Amino acid sequence: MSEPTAEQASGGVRTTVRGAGAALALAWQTGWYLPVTHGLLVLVQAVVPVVIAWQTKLILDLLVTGGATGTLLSLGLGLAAAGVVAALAPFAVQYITAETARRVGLLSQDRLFAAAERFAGLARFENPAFLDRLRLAQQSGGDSPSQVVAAVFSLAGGIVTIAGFLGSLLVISPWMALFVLAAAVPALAVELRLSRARAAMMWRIGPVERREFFFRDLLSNVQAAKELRLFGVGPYLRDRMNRERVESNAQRRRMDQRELTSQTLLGILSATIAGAGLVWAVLAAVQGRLTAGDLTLFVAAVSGVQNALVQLVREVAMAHHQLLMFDHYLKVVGSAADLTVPARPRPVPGLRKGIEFRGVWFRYSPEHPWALRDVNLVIPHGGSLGLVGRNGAGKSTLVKLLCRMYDPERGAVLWDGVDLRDMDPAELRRRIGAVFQDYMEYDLTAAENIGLGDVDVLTDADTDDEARRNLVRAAAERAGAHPVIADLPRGYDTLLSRMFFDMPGDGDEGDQSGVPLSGGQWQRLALARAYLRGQRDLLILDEPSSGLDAEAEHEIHTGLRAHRRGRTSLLISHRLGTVREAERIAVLDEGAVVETGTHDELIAAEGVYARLFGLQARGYQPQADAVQEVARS
Ligand SMILES: Nc1ncnc2c1ncn2[C@@H]1O[C@H](COP(=O)(O)OP(=O)(O)OP(=O)(O)O)[C@@H](O)[C@H]1O
Repeated sequence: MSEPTAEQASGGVRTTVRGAGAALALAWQTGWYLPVTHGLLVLVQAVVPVVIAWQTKLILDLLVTGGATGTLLSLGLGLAAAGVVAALAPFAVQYITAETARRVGLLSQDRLFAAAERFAGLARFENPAFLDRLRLAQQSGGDSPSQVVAAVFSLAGGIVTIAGFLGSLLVISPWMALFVLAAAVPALAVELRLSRARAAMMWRIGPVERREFFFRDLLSNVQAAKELRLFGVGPYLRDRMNRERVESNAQRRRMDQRELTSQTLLGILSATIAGAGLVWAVLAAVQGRLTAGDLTLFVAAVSGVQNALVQLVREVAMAHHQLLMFDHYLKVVGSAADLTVPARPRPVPGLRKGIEFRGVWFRYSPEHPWALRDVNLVIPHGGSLGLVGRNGAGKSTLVKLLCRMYDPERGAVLWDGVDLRDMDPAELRRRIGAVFQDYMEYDLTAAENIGLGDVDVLTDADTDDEARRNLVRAAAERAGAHPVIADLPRGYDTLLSRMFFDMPGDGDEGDQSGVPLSGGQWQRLALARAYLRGQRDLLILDEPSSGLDAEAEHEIHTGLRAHRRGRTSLLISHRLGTVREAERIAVLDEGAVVETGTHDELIAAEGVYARLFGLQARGYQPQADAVQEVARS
């Protein structure tokens, strides 16, 4: 993903217009009446100062020339009414801005995550640049669009106010308009430059701030806490975090200083021009060329334009920043699909013959080495394939291709002879049950942790609660998780979590506090999730018992053996003793299949498998012999 340069980030009229248009469209979709009311209120707010200035001028002129009391009174009342509007409009605008922010925040968040879900594969989620963008989009998705909308309206309001004052002055004296404009234009030009420079600076410090965020996150992360304490690396990481902050502070400071200098000079320039204009206006009034009302209108216009200008520039700077953030959101939402799903995908019927990897080559990107090289493998229907190999040999990668998280670069993965690329990945995955090596621990109840294995069980309106509970419990029993869950404070309804612990002094929220499980207990829940998916056509077991104690492992594998019988399954494990019963075993080495056969065939072949198996068996042998000797004596 190519990142824009600082210049692109700071400029780009097309990007700005596109972003502003998209933000307004979002606001419109949440209910047209909100942006319309917002726009009308902003218009009223923008016009009121001009109206007040005109009313004041007319009152003064009438007072000097001895105008009719009735006219004066109605002008006074008008002035009072304008004052009321001026006082109340900001509150209404504030409310509407907040309501728009709430609605737009909800809509944009939903769209962002819907877009993330549309990525059917893993490529985007395993790409650090994309993850970075997704995080920024998440951060900005809630607030940016509504702030862009607010800024666009404020900008429009500012322009109306300025145009109103300039137009009024033009009526009295074109020279006056010229004076006010002369004070405003250089300020606007300089402020816009500063705003672009600030946006570019924000883009430059983006990576610095993200690194700081990473260290901040690490220092407060429960998973990191143990190692950080044991290795005593807290101060080191804190120092790294602070150094990033010092770096971003330095850049922000330089920008602030530049702004301070420019704005001071501008202030002097504007004040000088406005002051000269005032002297001229006073002299003109003394000479009778201007009325007292003209003079007050001039004073109001000068300060009105300058205030509106300051506001306008502030809004431009904020909109600029928010648009940059919003651009991440737009890019994520507008990203192309990562996997091609055919317009008319082939159905995924129940497996009848088997799954075949035919000449599969795969690498994560052209810059990465091949993770799979010319892999040819068959998992026959109703049979089990064991997959073994050293770390990094490509076992998990093969599983990712099997679930169509990625497509092969060359060759094909075939389901009963049909290329997975011709199928809808969601349909395919409905046919697969799996326990992954890096299984998830959901901060949800025990029942939900299992129920997520078959979301229909959780959400199907036709399944009553009792039936749902029974299904979940049956899966938990098969995975050996039931006794642990039954002992939890609220059984299957207990919240399992590493995060939502009760805070001392939080009040009586004990029921809501999370209960943490051990690694092996979590693994049993992952297994129960797979069992709940029970009748799937293909069962993938990637290190399903790595965190279990010896007894539990034995028990689980006995259960799994029974479950796998007659089912198509792929079993990956570094513990070769658990793979030996697979009908066929394949050995992967550096992405290539180097051996296949039954356990006995592979042992007889005396290749990689036999060597690895021998190494593991030897580790157990002396102890096993000793145990037998003790038993004999
Ligand atoms: N997302 C990724 N991006 C780039 N390279 C990757 C990615 N995931 C894995 N790899 C690389 O692909 C190769 C195969 O990795 P894989 O995870 O498939 O191995 P494995 O056999 O499952 O290893 P282990 O036994 O350690 O789990 C490795 O060299 C690894 O570094």
